[in-house]
Parts: sequence; structure tokens; C-alpha cells
Amino acid sequence: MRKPENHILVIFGASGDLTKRKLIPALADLHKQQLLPDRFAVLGLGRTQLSNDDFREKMKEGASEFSSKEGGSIDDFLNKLHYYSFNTKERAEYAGFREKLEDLDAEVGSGSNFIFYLATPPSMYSLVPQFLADQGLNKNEKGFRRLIVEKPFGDNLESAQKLNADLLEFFNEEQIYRIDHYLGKETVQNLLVTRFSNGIFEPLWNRNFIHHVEVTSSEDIGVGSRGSYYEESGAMRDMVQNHLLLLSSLVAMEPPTLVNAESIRNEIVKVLQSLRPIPKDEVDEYVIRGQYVSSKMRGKDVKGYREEDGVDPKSRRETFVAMKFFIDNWRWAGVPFYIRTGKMLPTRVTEIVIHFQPTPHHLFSDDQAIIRQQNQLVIRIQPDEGLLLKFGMKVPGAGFRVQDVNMDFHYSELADSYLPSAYERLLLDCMLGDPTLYSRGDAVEAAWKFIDPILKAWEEQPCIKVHGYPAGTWGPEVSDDLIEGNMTWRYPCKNLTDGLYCEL
Ligand SMILES: NC(=O)C1=CN([C@@H]2O[C@H](COP(=O)(O)OP(=O)(O)OC[C@H]3O[C@@H](n4cnc5c(N)ncnc54)[C@H](OP(=O)(O)O)[C@@H]3O)[C@@H](O)[C@H]2O)C=CC1
Ligand SMILES: O=C1O[C@H](COP(=O)(O)O)[C@@H](O)[C@H](O)[C@H]1O
Repeated sequence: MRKPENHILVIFGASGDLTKRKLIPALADLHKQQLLPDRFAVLGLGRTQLSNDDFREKMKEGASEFSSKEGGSIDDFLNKLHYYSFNTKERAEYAGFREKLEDLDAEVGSGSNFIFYLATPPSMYSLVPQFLADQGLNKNEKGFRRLIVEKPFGDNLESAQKLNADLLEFFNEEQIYRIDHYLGKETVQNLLVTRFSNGIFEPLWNRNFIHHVEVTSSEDIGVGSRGSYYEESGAMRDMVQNHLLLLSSLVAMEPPTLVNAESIRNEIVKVLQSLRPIPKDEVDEYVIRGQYVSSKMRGKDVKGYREEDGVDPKSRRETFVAMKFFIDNWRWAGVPFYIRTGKMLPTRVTEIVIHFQPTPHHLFSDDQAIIRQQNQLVIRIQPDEGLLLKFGMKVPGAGFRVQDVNMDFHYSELADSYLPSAYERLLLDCMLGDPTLYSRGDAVEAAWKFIDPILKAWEEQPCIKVHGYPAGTWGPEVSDDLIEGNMTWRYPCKNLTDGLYCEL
């Protein structure tokens, strides 16, 4: 594995949750694998007053699991962490920050190569690049300057377009890395390998052989301390506009000509641009929204969304979305895609299910005892990452009784099954200058273009129902009605509670 060039990673918002829970552990893992450059430092920024030692102490928790087998030590790693306090909203304070950065650059010998990571509230995503440019920090003729932008990338098409325009005023597209952490997941990348390196799957991967596609990302937790964020965002903006549309694009894209950023991202954007718009007056036929209500989960009372901190007791914000859509192109004409996501569902699972067409004639259908499903390929993204192929086999004995059996591969069975975290992979890629697994501006806008009319319809037509589903169930029962024919979603496990469904 190539090591990145020497540089400093500057984290805006380093006193926050993301830095501590995701970024620092990912960097510590890179350090253990000796994948950080020899001359490297992190400069954390925030208004909170912290000394370097305070910052290191605060970050130690996430980074502390170093075993003797691994490279480096926790102290080597922590010594690379530095902190500088300033208000990143104040243009005037940037001169002091630049001096601090240049001093650290001289001390470390990082060649004036900087990555700026925006882990602040989104309201600062447009400001910071502008203030960095004021200080000449957006360009380095001999080395690099890169900008990582966290989600959410806008909250509708217009704001996403504006944010793209604002960023592009000071940084060019090659310098901008828009994070969608789902692309950093090993099993999401494996989707490309499964599709494009296996002769058995690719010939079947089209409307002739695939009946429908299902993508589920469920969580068994509620919004927790993020109630006020969720009130703004809801499941459509938080999960569907980005992660679920991205997963669907990877399932649907054409083979890229090369494995590089341009080819792969060109194919992703083509899928997003081919999504058939959902007319505003048909939204309730294609999209189901739900919100969890209080119930008992695993024997314990759980709050409904409206009882969470920071949530309006009359909120109609969705914590569940299920939807059907079509991709209007040669490969997928007429194939429905079903996607769903929700909080407080019975289990945490992200999976893609490819449902193949049934055989043209049911030769063994006389047998009443067992009703078979169609062949399914289940691509499990998390947890228990792997692949499951379901197909029919003869039940031994008289007659021709057919039963579904599984061919099941689990990543955990590989001898060397280390799965890097999404942030670890994405940070390393940015350090190496590879944007393949980051979203391109046009793709983000294409996704918003598809989602915007749905959000507008929800705003403008209060008669579109918000279905209350008891925490611990698989969401509103009506979401099964979305699926055409005599089929339902795949339920990886049962409801945890019967609860009471309601309309909100
Ligand atoms: N947490 C997560 O799991 C995820 C977060 N994200 C995104 O990452 C971003 C950060 O999230 P998170 O860490 O949870 O948020 P937090 O609220 O925990 O942290 C926000 C950070 O921004 C800093 N900040 C805010 N205002 C200023 C200011 N005026 N000057 C300097 N620093 C400022 C805060 O520092 P201080 O208060 O010291 O000034 C703090 O370090 C958000 O945009 C979020 O949407 C995306 C995916 C997951
Ligand atoms: O981006 C987000 O993703 C998480 C789910 O991520 P996962 O890697 O655990 O699947 C979700 O909880 C959060 O609401 C959302 O902002």
C-alpha cells in the first residue's frame, strides 16, 4: 500500500462528536497500519479552549486500542495531534490561524500540503473555504490543498447548487471531497467487484432476468441526542437522498471503462439522472413516510419520536421512508426498485436484495406443501457482511418437493477479515488524492433533483399521511403495499412488538 505524501490534516470542528467518534479512531487505525505519512500532523480547531494536551486526552479514548502487534504506539499517535482555538465564523481570526498552521507546517516538515476537513455545522461549509482563500490557503503550486465536506450537502436542490457554486469559487472540483460514508464501506465497494468480476452475475444483471431490487437500511435505535437535527432533516434527507440512492446507483450502474474516479463517477451520475421523476400528485402512491411511536422493545418501554429531546410534540417529521422508483434506461426499463430506511426498527441491517425473475413455467408447482420464493441474491452490507444466494433444491424423498436453500458467504470466515472503517478508507483515499469514493457535485445535485418534488409534496399536501409505527416493528404495514404482486419486503427478523399502528 502506497503511503500518502506528507501533510497536515486540519479539522474544523475538532471538539465535536464526529471527530472524536469517527475521525480520530480512523486516523489511529491508519497509524497502526503505518499508513500515515512520516511527516504528518492533525490540527484540530474549535472555539472551545483546549491545550494540545487537553485535546490529546479527549481524543485518547477513541484511539486507545493499540495491541503490541500493531505498529507505533498510542503516544506516537497522540503526539501528532495539535489544537488551536478560534471562531471559524470570524474572517478576521483567520490570519492568526494561518500563522499557527505555517508554524506547524515548518515544525513537522509537511511540505505545505493541507487537507481541510469541514466537520462543523453545515452553515459554515460555504464560509470556511472563502476565508481560507482570503489567506491564500486554497492553493499550493508545488503540493496540494484539499477540502473534505461532511454531510448534509444542502437540504434541497437549490441549497446544494448554491453550496457547489460557493465551493467552486475557491476550490476546483478535483480539490473537493464530498463525503458519503456509505461509499467508504468495504462491502459497498465489494458490490462493484461482485458485479463486474463474476461472469455468473453480470449477464443476468438487467431487466430480462431481474424482477425487482430491494435496498434496506434499518436501525434499531432512535434519534437519541440528535432530535433537533432530525427535526430539520428527517429520514429522506438523512438517509435516502444520499446513502440509499448511492447504493441503488451502484446496483444499477453500467460497467465503468476503467477503475478510476472519473469513469466510476460518470456511471453513477448517469443512473441518478435516469431516475424517473415522481409526480407531486402521485407521491403517496410511490412513497410511504412513517414515524415511530412509543411501544415496548425487548421488554423495555421505548419513547416515541415525539417524546425525544429537541422534537416538537406535534412533529410530522418522518423517521421511516419506503419508496418505489424506476430507472428509465435500457438496462432497467420496467424494473421496480424498492428502498426503505427507518429508525427504531427491529434490527440494524443494511442489505441489497436482487430478486430474479421466476422460471417461465412452474413445473413443480403442484406441490402444495412448500411455496418457494424466487431466487434472491442478498448482498449484506452490514453487519455480518457477506453474500447470500437463495435457490430451490429438491427435498429428499418421494415426489418433487422444492425448498429454498442458502449459499452463504460471510466476510468473517476469511482468515484475514479485517474490514477497515468507512472513515479510515475515505481519509486514506483523500490523503492519496483519490476521489473515486467521494460524491461528485453533479451526482449530489441529480439526487436532490429527484428528491426535491417529494419533499415539496409533503410540505404542500398535509393530507399525505404520516403513518405511526410502533418502535420495534418494520415500519408502517402499508409499506408492503408498495411492492407489486403477491410479494413483501424481505424481513431479516420478526417485529419485536405488535404495538399499535396509527395515523399522525
Ligand atoms: N456526528 C456524526 O456521527 C456525524 C456528523 N456529520 C456531520 O459532521 C458535522 C459535525 O458533526 P458533529 O461533530 O456531530 O457536530 P458537533 O455539534 O458535535 O460539533 C460541531 C463542531 O463545530 C465546532 N464549531 C461550531 N461553531 C463553531 C465556530 N463558530 N467556530 C469554530 N468551531 C465551531 C464546534 O466546536 P466549538 O463548540 O468548540 O466551537 C464543534 O467542534 C455536521 O455537519 C454533521 O452533520 C455527518 C455524519 C455523521
Ligand atoms: O449518515 C448517517 O448514517 C447513520 C447510519 O450509518 P451506519 O454507517 O451506521 O449505517 C445514521 O444513523 C445517521 O442518522 C445518518 O446521519
